[in-house]
Amino acid sequence: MSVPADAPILTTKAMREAEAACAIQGTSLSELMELAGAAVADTARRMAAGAPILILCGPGNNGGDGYVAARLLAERGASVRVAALAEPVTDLAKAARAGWSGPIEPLNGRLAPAPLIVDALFGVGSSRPISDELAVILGHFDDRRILAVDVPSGVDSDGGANWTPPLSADVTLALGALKPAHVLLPTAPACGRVLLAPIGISASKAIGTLPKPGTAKPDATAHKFNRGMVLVFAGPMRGAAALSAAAALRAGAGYVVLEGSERAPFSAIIAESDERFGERLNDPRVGAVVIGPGFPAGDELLFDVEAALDSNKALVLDAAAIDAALPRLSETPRNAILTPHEGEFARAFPQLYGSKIDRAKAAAARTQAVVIYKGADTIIAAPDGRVAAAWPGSPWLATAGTGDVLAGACGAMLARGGDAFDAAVAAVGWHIAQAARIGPGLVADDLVRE
Ligand SMILES: NC(=O)C1=CN([C@@H]2O[C@H](COP(=O)(O)OP(=O)(O)OC[C@H]3O[C@@H](n4cnc5c(N)ncnc54)[C@H](O)[C@@H]3O)[C@@H](O)[C@H]2O)[C@@H](O)CC1
Ligand SMILES: Nc1ncnc2c1ncn2[C@@H]1O[C@H](COP(=O)(O)OP(=O)(O)O)[C@@H](O)[C@H]1O
Ligand SMILES: [K+]
Repeated sequence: MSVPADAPILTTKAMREAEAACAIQGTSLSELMELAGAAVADTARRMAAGAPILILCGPGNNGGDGYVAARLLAERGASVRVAALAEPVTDLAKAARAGWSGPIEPLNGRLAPAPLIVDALFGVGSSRPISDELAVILGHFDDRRILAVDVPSGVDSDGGANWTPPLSADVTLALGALKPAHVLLPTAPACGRVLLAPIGISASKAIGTLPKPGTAKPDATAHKFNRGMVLVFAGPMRGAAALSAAAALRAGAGYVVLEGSERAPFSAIIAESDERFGERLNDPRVGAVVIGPGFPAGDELLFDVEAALDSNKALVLDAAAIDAALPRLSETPRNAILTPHEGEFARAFPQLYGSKIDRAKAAAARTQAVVIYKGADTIIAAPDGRVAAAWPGSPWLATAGTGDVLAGACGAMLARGGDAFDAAVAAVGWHIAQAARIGPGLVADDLVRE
């Protein structure tokens, strides 16, 4: 499973707007469909490697792409058959259907399979889950190689509804831009390897996949303080804050102080009693404060969070510190990153609806902070509407303490100064890259080792 790096993601509404903009600039929808069909044909040819191909066409323009691909494959001498669910209903699909001169088989339980199945039944126009009857028919093909056109049929491409497609794809060819369903659960795993066919649509990158992680090489003139000084507050569970402090240092901070703990994870980290925390918060060299890892809700946490908020420092707020800060967060604009997992998000933002992207955006707008809504399908959202999707991440991160490591990495990236969204994106990218490097057997401590 993979998605292209730094690729745009468009909702259906944004996709329709981009199509309309294309038409105004002189590229007609039928030209777009021709480009889409050609991209499908190319991918199918590579996947089939000479074996027969069966294209399943739906009634809308997703089916239209299928008919165009069939025509182009046949012109190039491929062995290709077409089966249709229903007659085309859009003008574009009707024209594409008219261009296919071969037979059209009915899509029913007696349809013979082929080594490669191209799923061109429904794309971004899916308006409901696939019927049980059709799901049973498609189930006959699930041992074949599957190429899904745009999205696997039967998903809500905006990712709001949790429909699972009956046919999981080996490869999904996203047309023009990725769609939320490619990067959100439960649909992302059913997309397999996602490829992007640009087809000439100019898509805004306000929502996109993670960029390739950059090299964190310090500037030639760097010194420890301008690489970022991070203050990590330890709560009663010292190990969590120790992981955050170690991660901050490993992710590139020049100087890390662990407040309220005697247990420094590295000799290079200053561990000191929390009596000095007021003084540290006044230190202009401190670029970011991390609070929340291993720090359950209570008066002590509230007191420390209040002090951190009063200091106007850039903040990373994790776990219970998110709830503690919530009432005051939008008061003063500040650089802040919140790192809730599913349970923490639901507790802090109970009244939000829509896809995970919609909810992360709403939480960021409400708090005026960058939100890293964690999970296998981590979403990073900024108050100004920017969103980055981290799918597929690394499943080796599904182990205790990795969230504490992420919070520390956020501290390191934030302490360098600059934009909190960019810092969050860099931290999530670093976290995944570390996990990918280690792989099997990973425990959270490994993420911060050499
Ligand atoms: N957006 C673009 O710029 C382009 C879009 N193209 C294709 O057009 C697709 C969108 O086409 P459409 O908007 O026509 O929509 P779709 O082709 O995705 O499907 C809509 C049709 O399927 C029916 N339908 C939806 N869900 C169903 C269900 N569960 N069971 C039975 N019938 C169902 C609807 O009633 C409608 O007739 C894209 O996904 C893409 O493949 C391409 O042709 C190229 C350009
Ligand atoms: N299946 C998965 N694939 C990718 N990343 C995952 C997966 N499961 C968890 N993660 C990541 O691991 C981290 C776990 O954080 P969290 O739930 O706060 O754990 P903890 O509190 O034990 O530190 C998050 O960054 C999350 O996005
Ligand atoms: K499809």
